[in-house]
Amino acid sequence: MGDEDGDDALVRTDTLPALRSARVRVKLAVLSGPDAGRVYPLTPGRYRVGSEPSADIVLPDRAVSRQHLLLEVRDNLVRATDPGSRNGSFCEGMRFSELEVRPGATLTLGTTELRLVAEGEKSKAPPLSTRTSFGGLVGSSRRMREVFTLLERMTQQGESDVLIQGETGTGKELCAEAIHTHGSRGKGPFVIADLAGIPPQLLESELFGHVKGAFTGAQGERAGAFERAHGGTLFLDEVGELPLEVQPRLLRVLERRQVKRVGANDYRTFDVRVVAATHQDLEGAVKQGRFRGDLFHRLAVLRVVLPPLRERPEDIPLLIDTVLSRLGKPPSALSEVTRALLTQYPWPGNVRELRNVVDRVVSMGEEALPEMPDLPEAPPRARSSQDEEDDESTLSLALDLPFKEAKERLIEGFERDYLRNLVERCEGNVSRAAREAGIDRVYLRKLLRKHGLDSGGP
Ligand SMILES: Nc1ncnc2c1ncn2[C@@H]1O[C@H](COP(=O)(O)OP(=O)(O)OP(=O)(O)O)[C@@H](O)[C@H]1O
Repeated sequence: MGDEDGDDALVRTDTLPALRSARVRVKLAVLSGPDAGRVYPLTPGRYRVGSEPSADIVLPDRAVSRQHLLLEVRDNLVRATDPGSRNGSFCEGMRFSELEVRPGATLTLGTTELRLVAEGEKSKAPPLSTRTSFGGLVGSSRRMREVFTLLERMTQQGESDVLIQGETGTGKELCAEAIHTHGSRGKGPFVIADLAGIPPQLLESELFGHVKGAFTGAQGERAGAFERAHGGTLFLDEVGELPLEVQPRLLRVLERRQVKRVGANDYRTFDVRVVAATHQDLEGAVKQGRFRGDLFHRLAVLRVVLPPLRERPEDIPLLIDTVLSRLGKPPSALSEVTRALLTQYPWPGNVRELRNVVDRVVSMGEEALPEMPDLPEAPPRARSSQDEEDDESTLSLALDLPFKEAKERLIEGFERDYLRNLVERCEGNVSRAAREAGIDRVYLRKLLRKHGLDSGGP
């Protein structure tokens, strides 16, 4: 829900005059954002936080919704509720819709960081994790270190269920494994249920189990994924694919922490941490009625959002080295030129795609790199000021390299830009393009193939 259409979602609640005069126990300190440095004393009552001028705590931050958060203060305990802000609310990097916040916690709304400070305590930002890996996840960017800070907390404190969101190939499964192995259940089972891969008619029996004869083909009794994960973690992958009709049953199971096998009458208790993942916009699915809101909130008690690789290109060198070492190759297996090229792609398939490309370059040799058929190429487009910035970065990158590599790099870049423009101008007609460029058609085809621009046209 955006703030434009969510005006009714947050109703102003009158403050409680008797309690307002109570002794101040907590303060809300603005750590970063346009209003950094401000401190709000919080006496018991309810506070509307947002960018609209009539909010109780006004945050003049363009990324903050007009009615972004509701804080309900009782002594030094604060309940924070996000009524559906556009950009979401985060606590220690974890997205939440409702949360009990204790002094010391940091909330992030848009670009503003707020810290709940107990009386007498000085406000300071929590330290960002210094790790460059967590379980199998690797990354040194600020975004990934925020994820690691969050995972450290999730695995050291509490056992709440977790929802992991992120595009395909961003490491959701690795993240679920890391939550399992680093938490107190690490010695228990880690069971994966890929909800997209189970035929709909078998979903309930896969998840909840069945008794003998429950349906045709049920020749024996079988425990479902929840029971098999007892004492450990159940990873519900692609939870957004769960059919609507099965969703109420999953919700009941999650709330009761008990499961009834298909065809059985008795309930079995299980002790499982549920970690669900999806690449879908589940909030959007809830709005469209494809996913139940109550189930979404139940799954998303804690939330991790894995950033796509294009938003953290500084992680690419470390990821390349990680992939190389997993392949048993030294960092020198890829030249600086190849690395420079790899950091410039947008990686729609994220780390999985990067892994596949590095794997292919290692086995086929670097000469093969530009000819890789599925290297992501930006579609031809009009030149913009961004292109000029890109040119500048290409140049400064090339100037740092040894002469031969720098020359090779610049020629590659020139060829790619020239060919993209040519193909666009000639609407993909290779004969015409060869004429216009004044080069041989066979040679042009070879060049187009080399840059992945060959569409197989005339
Ligand atoms: N941060 C990372 N560090 C190291 N390897 C990673 C990272 N993220 C992903 N990978 C690697 O990328 C591949 C895909 O990761 P994973 O299967 O966990 O992604 P996913 O988000 O679950 O993908 P999908 O949504 O398509 O199932 C794996 O080989 C994994 O090891």
